[in-house]
Amino acid sequence: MCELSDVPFLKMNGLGNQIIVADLRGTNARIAPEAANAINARPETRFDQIMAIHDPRTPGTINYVDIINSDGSRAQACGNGMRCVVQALTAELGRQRFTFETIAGILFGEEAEDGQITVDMGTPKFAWYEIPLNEEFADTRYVELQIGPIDAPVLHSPSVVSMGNPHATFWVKDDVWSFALDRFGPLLENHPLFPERANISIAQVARPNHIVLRTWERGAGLTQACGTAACAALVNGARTRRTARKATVTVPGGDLIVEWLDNDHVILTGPAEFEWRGDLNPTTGAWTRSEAA
Ligand SMILES: N[C@@H](CCC[C@H](N)C(=O)O)C(=O)O
Repeated sequence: MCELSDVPFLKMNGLGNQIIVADLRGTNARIAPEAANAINARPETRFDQIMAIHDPRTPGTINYVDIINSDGSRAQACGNGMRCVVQALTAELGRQRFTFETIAGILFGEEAEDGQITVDMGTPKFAWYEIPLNEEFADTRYVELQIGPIDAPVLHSPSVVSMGNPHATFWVKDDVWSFALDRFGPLLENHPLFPERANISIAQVARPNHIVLRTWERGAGLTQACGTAACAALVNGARTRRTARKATVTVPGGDLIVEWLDNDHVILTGPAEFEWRGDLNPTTGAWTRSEAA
């Protein structure tokens, strides 16, 4: 049975966003939530997302990519993880441009000669029911949501957007590190306003072309980098007239470049890094380390 065979995986990272790329091509296996939890319980394989590469489902795409958070839930999009997948396939296949499919749809990725990887993350969605929110808002540039004392909120009025997955960007003037995101993150992620939970970011606009960002990821917690959150911050920044349509987004793990093109597509550029290789059982989460990648 395919489900019981071990499959190769690569431990990688995208600016410190901990990614496992699992090769499920040629099998009918799927990463079970319990397997994801078992893999994540071991310090050596602690991850933010597993990017499971499957055989293609749609002509014209190279692979279907299933995205699994460390709590076992599925995500529609993962910018840093897609860069890792592009790098893994470039190394394996010797080509640099790929068209993928995820639950959210078709997307493109490309590795440049300098090793930087660009992913077209598709188009942002702003309607309240597309994000989705549990309450109707005509304008999602600022929604009523706050944390802290009612008359002196610590964080309030986020801009919300779907980048395939739900994001809330809280704008702050102070240093993003002065906020207890580890405390507020879980409360906001699970706030009743978000029926599918949400990724929660704190953003400081240093200059119109420079955003400083920290993110509490849905299903993964505090991360060193979140690509879709960087895209959400740029798009929300541009539509609230805080930023230009292209900016460097500095996250704890380093710098990402995000551009919102006139054709409405959002382009994310940054690095990806191999760490080591192993084999894992997608049903049980048991794994062994093989050679360094
Ligand atoms: N690390 C990601 C986002 C992964 C998915 C997210 N946690 C969700 O559940 O929506 C990125 O780089 O975009």
